[in-house]
Amino acid sequence: MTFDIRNIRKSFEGTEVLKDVSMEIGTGEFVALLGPSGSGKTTLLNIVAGLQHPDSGTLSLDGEDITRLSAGARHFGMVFQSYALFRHMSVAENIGFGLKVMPRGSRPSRRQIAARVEELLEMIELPGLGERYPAQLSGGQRQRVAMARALAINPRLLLMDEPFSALDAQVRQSLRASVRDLQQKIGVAAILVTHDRAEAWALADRIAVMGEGRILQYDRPERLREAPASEAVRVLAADAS
Ligand SMILES: Nc1ncnc2c1ncn2[C@@H]1O[C@H](COP(=O)(O)OP(=O)(O)OP(=O)(O)O)[C@@H](O)[C@H]1O
Repeated sequence: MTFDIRNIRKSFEGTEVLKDVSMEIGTGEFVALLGPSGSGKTTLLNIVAGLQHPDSGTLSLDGEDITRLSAGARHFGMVFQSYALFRHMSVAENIGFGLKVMPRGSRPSRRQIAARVEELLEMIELPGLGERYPAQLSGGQRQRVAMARALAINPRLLLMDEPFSALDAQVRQSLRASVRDLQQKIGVAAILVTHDRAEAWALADRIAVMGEGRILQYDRPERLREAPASEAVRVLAADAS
């Protein structure tokens, strides 16, 4: 799998917030978009998700141009704050949701959905909690369920926007480890938006350091430290551990 982001530009009301952004993501790769508030991370992720449209540039997955595909047709998994769990659905219904709404031709049977939900509950280490409702879970458990919901459809790409930011430090640490673990087990490539450099360093195979709508450097964490391309990256990498 190769996901290619090519020459993406996006303006809001005459202000360019993405200025010719290009990067590529390989099979099973975990990539972090790291940068200060307003640097364009969320806009880029929304464009990748199909929730916003670029003014110019292309997105392609294994050579297929997906720039104009709808969000649903992209078949990506999303863990965004704005996609909270459905409160009126049980944990199991939440996890199975993406499978249940598939078009009839590709939709798995009820039994298959139930089996997949059970498998994911095991993976997120919440077996037996399928009948609970989101309100009966801790914040960390809810995020695990959100992750399972995103992964249930076997997404072609997993997109996460600050998925840990509302959690306390200890829960965040343990969730980080399990997200990385799950992502590797499933083998799906992932893009994580974060402004937390420790998080980017702990999780990512490669980090795209963003500043003012551009990618300042896109490299392995150790390379960012050893060979920063600019003073801004050097300062950022020196502080991260
Ligand atoms: N719908 C919009 N209309 C107008 N301006 C917008 C819109 N969405 C984003 N912007 C502007 O685009 C710039 C980039 O925003 P974006 O949310 O992508 O940054 P970010 O790096 O994700 O920041 P944060 O970490 O605070 O979420 C900001 O200056 C923001 O004010």
